[in-house]
Amino acid sequence: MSTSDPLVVVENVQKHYGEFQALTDVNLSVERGEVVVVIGPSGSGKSTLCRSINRLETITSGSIRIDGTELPAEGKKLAHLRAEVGMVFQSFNLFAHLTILENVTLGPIKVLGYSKADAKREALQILARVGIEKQADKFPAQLSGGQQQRVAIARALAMQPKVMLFDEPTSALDPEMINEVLDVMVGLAKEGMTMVVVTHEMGFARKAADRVVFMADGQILETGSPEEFFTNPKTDRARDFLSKLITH
Ligand SMILES: Nc1ncnc2c1ncn2[C@@H]1O[C@H](COP(=O)(O)OP(=O)(O)OP(=O)(O)O)[C@@H](O)[C@H]1O
Repeated sequence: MSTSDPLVVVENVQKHYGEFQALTDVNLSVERGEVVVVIGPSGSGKSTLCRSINRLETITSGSIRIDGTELPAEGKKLAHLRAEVGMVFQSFNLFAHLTILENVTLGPIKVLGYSKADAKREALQILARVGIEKQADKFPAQLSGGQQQRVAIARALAMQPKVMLFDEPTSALDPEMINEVLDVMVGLAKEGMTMVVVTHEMGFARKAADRVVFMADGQILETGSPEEFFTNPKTDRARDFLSKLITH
C-alpha cells in the first residue's frame, strides 16, 4: 500500500434496510490527512455512511477499504481493524461506572494489549491534548457535556486510529460547549489527522474542511472545496439546503 493511495476508499456502496435504500451507490475516497465534512438534510444517509465505514452497519453491496484492507463483517480481526477507525458519536457513550482515565485506557488494554502503566501514561498525554487531564479520576456524570465529548475524542485517539469519524459530535451539546469540542477537532485537523465529520456546523466546515460532501437521498450529490460549495452550489438540493440553514 503506497502512502500516496487514499486512506479510506468507499466504492459503489449500497445499504438497504428492507426495501428502503439508505445508501445508493456511494463512492468516496479520503486522502491521508484530509478533512472531509459531510453535510445534507436529515435522513440523507450521513450517519449510515459513517457507521458503514466503521462496520457498525453491514453494507448490502460494494466495498469499503481502510488503508487498503477491507474490514471483515465480524470476527476477531474486526476489533483490531475497527480500532484503526476512531468514531465519536452525538451521544458520548462513556462508561458511567468507570473513571475518565479508565474509559480511555480500557480499549488500549483490552484490544491493543497495552500494560496498565503504558496505557495510563498514553491516556494522560491524550487527556492533556483535549484539556481534560485534571478530570482523569472523575466519573463521566461529574463532567459537562463538552468535557464528556472531549473524553470520547480522547478515548478514540487512544486507539491510535488512522482515521477519525465524527457523527454530529456537537448536536447534543449546549451551545456554549460546542466550540470547546470544535476547537479540539480543528486542532486534530491541523495536526494532520484524517477525518470524516458529519456536522451541521458550517463554521467548522469553512474553517477545517479540505472538502465538503453534500448528500441527499442516500447519494453524494456534490463534492468540492468549502469555498466552491458555499459560494457556488451546483444542485438545487444543495442550494435549498443552504438557504434553509441561513434563514433558520
Ligand atoms: N436501522 C434502520 N432501519 C431502518 N431504516 C433506517 C435505519 N437506520 C437508518 N434508517 C433510515 O435510513 C435513512 C438514512 O438515515 P441516516 O441516519 O443515515 O441519515 P442522516 O443523514 O444521518 O440523518 P440525520 O441528519 O437526521 O442524522 C433514514 O431515512 C432513516 O430513517
